[in-house]
Amino acid sequence: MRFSDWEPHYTAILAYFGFEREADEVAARLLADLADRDDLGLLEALIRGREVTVCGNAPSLPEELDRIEGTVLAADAAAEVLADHGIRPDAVFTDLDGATDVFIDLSEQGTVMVVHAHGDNVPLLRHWVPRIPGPLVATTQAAPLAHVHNFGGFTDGDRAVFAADELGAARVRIVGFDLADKNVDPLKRGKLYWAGELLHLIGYDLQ
Ligand SMILES: Nc1ncnc2c1ncn2[C@@H]1O[C@H](COP(=O)(O)OP(=O)(O)OP(=O)(O)O)[C@@H](O)[C@H]1O
Ligand SMILES: Nc1nc2c(c(=O)[nH]1)N=C(CO)CN2
Repeated sequence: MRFSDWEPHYTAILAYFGFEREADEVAARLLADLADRDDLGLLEALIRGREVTVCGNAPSLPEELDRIEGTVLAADAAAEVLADHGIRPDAVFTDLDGATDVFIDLSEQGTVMVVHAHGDNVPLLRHWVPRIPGPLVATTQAAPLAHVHNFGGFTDGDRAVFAADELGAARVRIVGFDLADKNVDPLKRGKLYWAGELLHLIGYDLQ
């Protein structure tokens, strides 16, 4: 998605949550400095023309593992659920708030870390990005920079779907998403609401 098409949705999200655009921009510039490589070509090779499954981290994920096929994109802590069940995701889309040393293990095995900068994860970027040993792709929700991409999308899960679309997946299957989950705090409920809106925008209706 072109940034000019994404920007109205981004502006609405900023207003809804009271997030600061300038803080997102500062985080994106920091990530540009911290990330000394851009493995977008590798991510695209995993996705273009392929069946892709995006795994969200809803409580239902463990019961849906048999629906996974093709290239596996994990949203944040869903990566750990997959790893616990012997599935190594091909890429992890993460703003790092679910990061653990499991991410480092996966990275050592070749999983692409698609790390997202925003105004509320600067300490996490500083902590984790220098420790990631393997392939790395940097993303922002603000205006893209030379090696900091914006495929559109907001939460880790819907951003993975936007990226799969943008990078030419033949088909995208979505598992481990429960956007009506009541067992989440109000902030998370708002994020899941936006995930649903944005997925609808690009043709995925989950309920
Ligand atoms: N019921 C759900 N609970 C949590 N995540 C869900 C759910 N349904 C779908 N998801 C997707 O799974 C992703 C990863 O979930 P995780 O619990 O790791 O959230 P998170 O790191 O807090 O995510 P985010 O920071 O994007 O809100 C979410 O970003 C969301 O897109
Ligand atoms: N500024 C800001 N941006 C975000 C945030 C957040 O908490 N703050 N959370 C996201 C997905 O959870 C995505 N983007």
